[in-house]
Amino acid sequence: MSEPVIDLAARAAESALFIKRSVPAVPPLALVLGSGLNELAEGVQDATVIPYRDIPHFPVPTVAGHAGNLLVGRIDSAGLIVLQGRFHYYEGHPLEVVTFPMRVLQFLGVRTVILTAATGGIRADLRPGNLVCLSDHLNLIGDNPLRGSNDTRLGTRFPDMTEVYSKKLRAVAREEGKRLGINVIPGVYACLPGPSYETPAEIRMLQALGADVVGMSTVPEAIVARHGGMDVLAFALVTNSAAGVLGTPISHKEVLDAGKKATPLLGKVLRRVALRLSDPGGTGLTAEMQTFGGDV
Ligand SMILES: O=P(O)(O)O[C@H]1O[C@H](CO)[C@@H](O)[C@H]1O
Ligand code: HPA
Repeated sequence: MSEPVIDLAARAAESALFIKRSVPAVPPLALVLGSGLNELAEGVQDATVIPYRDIPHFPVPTVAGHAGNLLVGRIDSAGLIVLQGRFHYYEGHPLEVVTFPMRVLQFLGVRTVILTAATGGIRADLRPGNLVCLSDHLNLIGDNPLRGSNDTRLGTRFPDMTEVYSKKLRAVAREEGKRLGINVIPGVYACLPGPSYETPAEIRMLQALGADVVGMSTVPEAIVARHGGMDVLAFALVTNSAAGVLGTPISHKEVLDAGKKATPLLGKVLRRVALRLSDPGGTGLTAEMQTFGGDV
């Protein structure tokens, strides 16, 4: 007998219920770890680790550098959910599956999602190890995770995308980076379907379109998170110079190694941002940041 077909909202609700029953409490903040950034999860204290394969309806990652665990724990006083590994369009999943974890977070009552990703640096001044905070994106996948009939329980038919990446949260990230002596650089992320890396001509095209970094993830998740009413902050770690910028070949090993190397730096910023977000009224900006908020 074939499985009954259940809708996306029902599936996400079932996944969320399983997670809720596995942990003492569900924090309102979630972090998604990109390629090579798995080890950031090691900084999570008192973690309950739930393998994705145990969560009803959850997909399982197929890409090296994406462990496939959901953790619920804390960084000092900040409770958070960590998604150790994500799903990509190039793995063959429809975007509804790629973004399913965002729907589960929505049903868990998460308010803020922090996305992280490994990226190629397009802008000439960007170097491996630089930390970019997304100010905007270009969805060049040629698909949209909200395609198909709209379920109003999940969000509106035509969600606004004028501020996908919360200006206020970006300012917090910049401010905490500054306190730590880490330059958190604003930039535009171009999302391509992959899995082949770009050609130099494609990178020149992306540069002309206004992109600063390039990758194969993040954007579908950000669109769905906004559709679901969550605030989004996204960090793109520059793991390599984009194709043709230096003329050197790109490999996933280089991406993973650069991610691993930058884990302590990103960890410091994430810790500070998580503490600010968990502090009631903690996203409030200092006078210095209020005057500076516009360019982040
Ligand atoms: O975006 P994340 O998952 O960090 O991974 C990036 O790194 C992989 C390519 O090396 C691609 O999956 C690209 O999107
Ligand atoms: O250069 C890149 N291009 C696309 N995706 C990436 N992910 C890490 N580096 C890259």
